[in-house]
Amino acid sequence: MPLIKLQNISKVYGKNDYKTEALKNISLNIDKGEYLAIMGPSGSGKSTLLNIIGCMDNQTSGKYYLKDNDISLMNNKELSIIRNQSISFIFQHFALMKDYTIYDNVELPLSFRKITKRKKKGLVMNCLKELHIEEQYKKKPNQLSGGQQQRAAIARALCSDAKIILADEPTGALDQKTGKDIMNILTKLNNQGKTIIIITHDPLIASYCKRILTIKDGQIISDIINEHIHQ
Ligand SMILES: Nc1ncnc2c1ncn2[C@@H]1O[C@H](COP(=O)(O)OP(=O)(O)OP(=O)(O)O)[C@@H](O)[C@H]1O
Repeated sequence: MPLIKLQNISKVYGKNDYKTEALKNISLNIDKGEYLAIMGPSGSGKSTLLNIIGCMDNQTSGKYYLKDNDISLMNNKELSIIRNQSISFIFQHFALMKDYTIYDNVELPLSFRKITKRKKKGLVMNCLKELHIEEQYKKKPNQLSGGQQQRAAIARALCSDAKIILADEPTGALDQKTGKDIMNILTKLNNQGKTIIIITHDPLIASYCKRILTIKDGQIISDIINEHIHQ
């Protein structure tokens, strides 16, 4: 069974005259360890698809299985447990808590874990070191560059130990060089076994991924293995 299995997923927003069919009968399998780009024009349904995969939104019809679990049969508590354990999001604008230090932001996913403060500190500092931002740990997000803020967001994802990383335009707010740095980090995490799914408009960003899915008008129009992976 694949890690992520979507079967005939449709998503309709609104009603009657205001109805938008954002996803139409999408079927898709994603295995553990995949590195997938989702491309497609604006409004084609990319974020809707990612939000369903991330259990942040429900499909209107169809079945979604995450690690063999039928998501539609889960209650809110079960859903939040599986989401917190399995999935980490990275966003274009980083989504760091602006009044928290970088250290506190990265520690957030550990809030509900029953581990000692000392062990938490070790984990957080290791994640910050891995992303080369340990010296920034006392600062607030707005004291960091965009690239450093995205590194902090990735450190937070690492700290959660989620096996699936979902990234919605993770380099969209960064210059090209910093965007490449971020992609090299994501590639390294994929090589370490994380399953990574990235929404991007940018073919250069998609070129880092091993598989490229293109959607248009809520439907998959191509699903290819990338023969020219960016090294
Ligand atoms: N909450 C919502 N209510 C109503 N319609 C929505 C909602 N969210 C998305 N849509 C519509 O669903 C369609 C797909 O939107 P979605 O955000 O998934 O596209 P996208 O490919 O991610 O676009 P972009 O690249 O511009 O971010 C669009 O027509 C959009 O207007």
